[in-house]
Amino acid sequence: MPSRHLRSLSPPPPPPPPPPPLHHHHLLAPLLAGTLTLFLIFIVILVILLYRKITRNRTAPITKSPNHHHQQCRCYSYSLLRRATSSFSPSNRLGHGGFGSVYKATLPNTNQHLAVKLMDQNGSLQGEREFHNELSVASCLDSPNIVSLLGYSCSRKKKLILVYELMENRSLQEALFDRKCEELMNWKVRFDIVIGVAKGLEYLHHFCNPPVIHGDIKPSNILLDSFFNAKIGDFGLARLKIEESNVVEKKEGLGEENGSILEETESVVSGCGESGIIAVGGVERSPESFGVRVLESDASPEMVSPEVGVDKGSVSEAGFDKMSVDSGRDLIGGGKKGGSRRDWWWKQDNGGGSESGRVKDYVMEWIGSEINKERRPKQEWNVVSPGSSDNKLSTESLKIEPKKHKKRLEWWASLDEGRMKKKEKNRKPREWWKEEFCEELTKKKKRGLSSSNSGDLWWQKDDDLVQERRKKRKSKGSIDWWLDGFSGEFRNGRRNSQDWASGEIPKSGGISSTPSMRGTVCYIAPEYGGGGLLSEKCDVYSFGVLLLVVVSGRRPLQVTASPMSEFERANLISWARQLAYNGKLLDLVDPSILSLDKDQALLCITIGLLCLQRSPSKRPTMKEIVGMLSGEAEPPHLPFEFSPSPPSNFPFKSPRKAR
Ligand SMILES: Nc1ncnc2c1ncn2[C@@H]1O[C@H](COP(=O)(O)OP(=O)(O)OP(=O)(O)O)[C@@H](O)[C@H]1O
Repeated sequence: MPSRHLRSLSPPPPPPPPPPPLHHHHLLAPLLAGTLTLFLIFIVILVILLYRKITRNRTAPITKSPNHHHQQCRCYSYSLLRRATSSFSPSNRLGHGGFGSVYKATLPNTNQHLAVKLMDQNGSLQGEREFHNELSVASCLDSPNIVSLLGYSCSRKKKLILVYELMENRSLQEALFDRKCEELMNWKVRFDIVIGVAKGLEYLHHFCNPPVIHGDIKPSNILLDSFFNAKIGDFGLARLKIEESNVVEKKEGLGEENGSILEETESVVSGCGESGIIAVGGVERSPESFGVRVLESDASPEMVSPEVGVDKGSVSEAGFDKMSVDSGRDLIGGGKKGGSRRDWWWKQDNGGGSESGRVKDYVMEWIGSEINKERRPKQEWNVVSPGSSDNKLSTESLKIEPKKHKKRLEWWASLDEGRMKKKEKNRKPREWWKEEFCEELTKKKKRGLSSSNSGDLWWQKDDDLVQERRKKRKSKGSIDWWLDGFSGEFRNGRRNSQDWASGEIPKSGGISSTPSMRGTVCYIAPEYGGGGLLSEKCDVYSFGVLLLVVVSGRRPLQVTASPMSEFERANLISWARQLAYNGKLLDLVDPSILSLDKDQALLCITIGLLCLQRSPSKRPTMKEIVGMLSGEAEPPHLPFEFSPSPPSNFPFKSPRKAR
């Protein structure tokens, strides 16, 4: 009761304070903004994840070949490479090729030395194409006889860069002809180089799956390390070989014996997008999808190029096999896009117009420039001044009327003295060559001087096949005749800026009036020169030329000093064939070589001639060549067409016995 009383007396509890008035309109805006931001972040993350998933799926290999040990191919940032080469300073420049310069780079943190190839970007697709091709093929190769491609950079500014292991002694071309390295005067070093190149090609042809055809074997693509070990580099023109049954039909249709029932196919088609994405068959692909494994886990942040969008720590792997299978189907198997790309390549190989006309123009120009170049040094051309004994000698050996010869020599001398008339100054090399040289030789040929000069003027008869061909084409101009003298070696190529300067034979690439051509003049196999099928036997042919070059220490076409007295040796291949007819193969050997092993030298020349046979099927495989060079297989016999008369085998011993 009391408690009830007390309760009734106590004042009623105060009503709870009214909630503060809600200003909804103030909170709504930040709330909405927050939700929207969160939603946008969520969408962005989702898009990134989806993109990465798609990219990964796209680059996943269909099959993994156990034969391929994919090496690490890194994506370097442009700024790192710029720093490592001191802003691509000329003092770090190792050399210059048809598509750009190569620089020595030293990585700031590790002091690791690299060779960095900065591709020229003159708006030409060719350089870009070589970049992608090299990236897709070379990144999957792993052999002690192949230059390692360590990485690349493909920035927004479209600077395309390839990063290689540094080869301290640079190219065989430079070491042999420019720097004339003392080490190369030792026969053993030269023989080891030959074996190294042979093993590199054996690896490409027989141990790669699918096989790789290099397509441009020549001394400037053979690089030498600090111990003069040879490695094959520059896979810009390389092709993967894919088996295709329809190619057999095509080959039969052509009626051409090519030594292979397989057709190669280029692995990549060009087009590098803004973000380093490459367009293939209408689908954009990142550089790392071209058979490149981008392994960034141990890369420093600056090594990762932000432009290519590769996440640190992620590994994206693309199969060499997938790439080749994909490209093979695309290119060969029809489909609209594939078909058009195939056409594109076909056009690239065959050119649109008259091939022979353009090659002829080009060859004329090149020969003319070579001779122009050679006649500049005063000491050489003044030696053959009118009335001198040398002049007499040249006149006699060539049976040129002294009056005419004198006229020409005076003209040459006037050029040397800087008294070139305006008309002659403006005369193009081609015109010079045609007027002063080719026509003269053609006249000589017509007069049939070969009988009286059988030993000296061998170039008027060359070999029987050439003779046959000549008979078939009676109405040819002088350059045609001269080209025949080159037995098909001079059918394909383009000018390379460096080659022009160095006297090296021009190759596909660089400044060119014949943009569709591939390979290097004099090194390219005759069956491929006209836009035919590329097979391993094309590499074998080029290896044959390289063998003769290494043994003789001469360029395949060397127009030096007086072109008249040297002319019979100017074409190395024809000269080697001629020496074989006469049973004097050892005359080909470089006289400056020390400690010559004659048996090995004869072996090399004989293998070289085997490789240079016109029929690709008659040429040995690289496996057989390695066997012969290493002494594991029986030494070869000289091909019948080069046998001396009466035929006899050269008396070199088997390397097996020699050792
Ligand atoms: N990995 C390397 N290490 C050292 N020097 C190199 C390396 N790669 C290339 N070089 C040098 O750079 C020069 C140019 O090389 P590059 O491959 O660009 O052109 P090339 O093969 O001479 O000509 P092209 O590309 O037209 O065939 C070579 O001759 C060589 O001296």
